[in-house]
Amino acid sequence: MYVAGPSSLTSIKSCLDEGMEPTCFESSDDIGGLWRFKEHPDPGRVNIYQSVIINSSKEMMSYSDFPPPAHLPNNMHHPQLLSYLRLYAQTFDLFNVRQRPDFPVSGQEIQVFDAVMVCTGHFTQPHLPLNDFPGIEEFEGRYFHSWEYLSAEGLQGKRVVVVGIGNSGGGIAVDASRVAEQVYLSTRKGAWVVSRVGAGGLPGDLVGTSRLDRLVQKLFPSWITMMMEKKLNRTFDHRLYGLQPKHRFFAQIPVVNDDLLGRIISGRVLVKPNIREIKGSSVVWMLWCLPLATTMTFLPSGLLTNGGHCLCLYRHVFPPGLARPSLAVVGFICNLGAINPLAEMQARWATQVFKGLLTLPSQEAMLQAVKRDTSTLQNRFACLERHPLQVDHIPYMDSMAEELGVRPNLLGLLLREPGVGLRVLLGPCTPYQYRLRGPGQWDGARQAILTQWERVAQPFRTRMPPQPESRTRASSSLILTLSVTVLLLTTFYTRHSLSSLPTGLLYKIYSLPEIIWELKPRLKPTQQYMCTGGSCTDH
Ligand SMILES: Cc1cc2nc3c(=O)[nH]c(=O)nc-3n(C[C@H](O)[C@H](O)[C@H](O)COP(=O)(O)OP(=O)(O)OC[C@H]3O[C@@H](n4cnc5c(N)ncnc54)[C@H](O)[C@@H]3O)c2cc1C
Repeated sequence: MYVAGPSSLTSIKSCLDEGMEPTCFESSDDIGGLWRFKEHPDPGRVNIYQSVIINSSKEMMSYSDFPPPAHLPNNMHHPQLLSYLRLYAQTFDLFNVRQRPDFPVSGQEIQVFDAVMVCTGHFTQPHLPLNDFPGIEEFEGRYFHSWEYLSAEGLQGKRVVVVGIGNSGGGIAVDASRVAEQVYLSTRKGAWVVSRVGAGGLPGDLVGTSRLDRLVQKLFPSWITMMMEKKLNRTFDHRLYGLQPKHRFFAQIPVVNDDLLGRIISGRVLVKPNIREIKGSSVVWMLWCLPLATTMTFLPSGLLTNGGHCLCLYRHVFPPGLARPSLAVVGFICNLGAINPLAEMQARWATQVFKGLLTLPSQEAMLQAVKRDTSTLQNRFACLERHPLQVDHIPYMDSMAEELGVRPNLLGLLLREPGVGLRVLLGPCTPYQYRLRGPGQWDGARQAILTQWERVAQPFRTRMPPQPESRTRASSSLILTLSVTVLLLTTFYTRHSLSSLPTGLLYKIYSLPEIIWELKPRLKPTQQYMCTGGSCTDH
């Protein structure tokens, strides 16, 4: 039976698409990987906690030929994400249960394969740097790593220290603070905190993440960073809240959390600096929310470089040192957005390499490329040793897509199908863009792009809001045309002239696509909702 995590599922599908015969080895007893919450975690396996909600929105996290069902919320609770993964596996028949004809004799014996894809997830080992906390050996309270945290059960009335303010640290601090007497959130470096909810109440990762946004960011990196930080500090002053980090906004994955500020302003969570020393048990529980280390003990140790931080993988997939490209690593990657589309792109690329349809460069060229990428990333991202797998979403996807022949042809689209082309340029860079052409082209891709905002709106349609008495309806197409023109002009402005414009005005110009979405006709009213005898139905 094929059972697997999100990266394995898409790898299995890519193999099937290419006519290969995949066999999946999974150490647990069901699909979902990290997203299958376990009351009793498998020993030695990472688990999530009960209240985890995904940071990425469903449209950004979906597989490129499988848009999420419209009714699912935009930022799903983990069981809903698991249901999406199950649906994907069922739809593409990835659950195909088949025994090899020679099963009784082959059993657990050595089997030979033409190629191997490693999709074991990169959150594999807890990192507990106890030596950094003098006095820990005398600590009388309980301490453990966040991967053992399931829920706030047992924390009632306790004083809890959460060490580290990554996404897990922020989430667990909020979760624990609902029952604990007091939660202290200890952070050495601080963090930028962003909401899942963006402009106009839309999912934050769908707004301001288009190809055009990316182009503007590339042309004016410091200006965009400054604007972003100003915007965040207008929502809440990171310095006032004790969260101000040293690093700039795009240098590290931000903390995505909608509740942390509320817990801090109410005093339920107190932000504290790094712990210097632990004396006695003045604190009752300590939870280490530090990055998990990546291990692949079953692979040759030569794959690991830089003291175990950075994997020496060409394009984060192929080890350069092998005689034949028959081993690919999928899903060992992270970015400011969702991982699934990256893993899917890696799997599509790797299977083409396995089949010999794409050729890798020489070993020396691959090693040079790994070196170059590592040094680019070192300049680009802070704390690379903590997040050695970090990449820029659109450039990474585009570079793989280019080789695969599936990168969207923007100019052609704008000329032939401006409706789709404008969405690809100005809209969120959703995964369907990589199914418009080339190998693995999917006929539903256009429709998926045209209807993506419909799927975003659908889960909000739970109540018919009263219509305002009179409303000026701006013409969306006129605004769209105007904003494209202004944005293109802005983009080609020189750095000098831009800096001479007032920041507020620049921000307004730059935010035009967001404003368009806000001016879009309001969500359609819901139908009547009837509740009789304990059950509710749409009418
Ligand atoms: C708290 C938290 C929140 C997150 N939120 C997001 C988010 O919002 N968006 C996002 O994109 N990502 C998020 N992530 C990252 C998340 O890891 C990925 O989305 C996704 O789970 C990666 O899938 P995967 O298949 O690569 O790894 P996993 O989901 O970890 O699956 C790996 C699978 O491999 C199996 N396995 C491991 N070792 C072996 C072995 N030796 N033999 C056989 N089987 C093995 C495991 O049992 C598991 O089923 C989050 C992570 C955490 C911890």
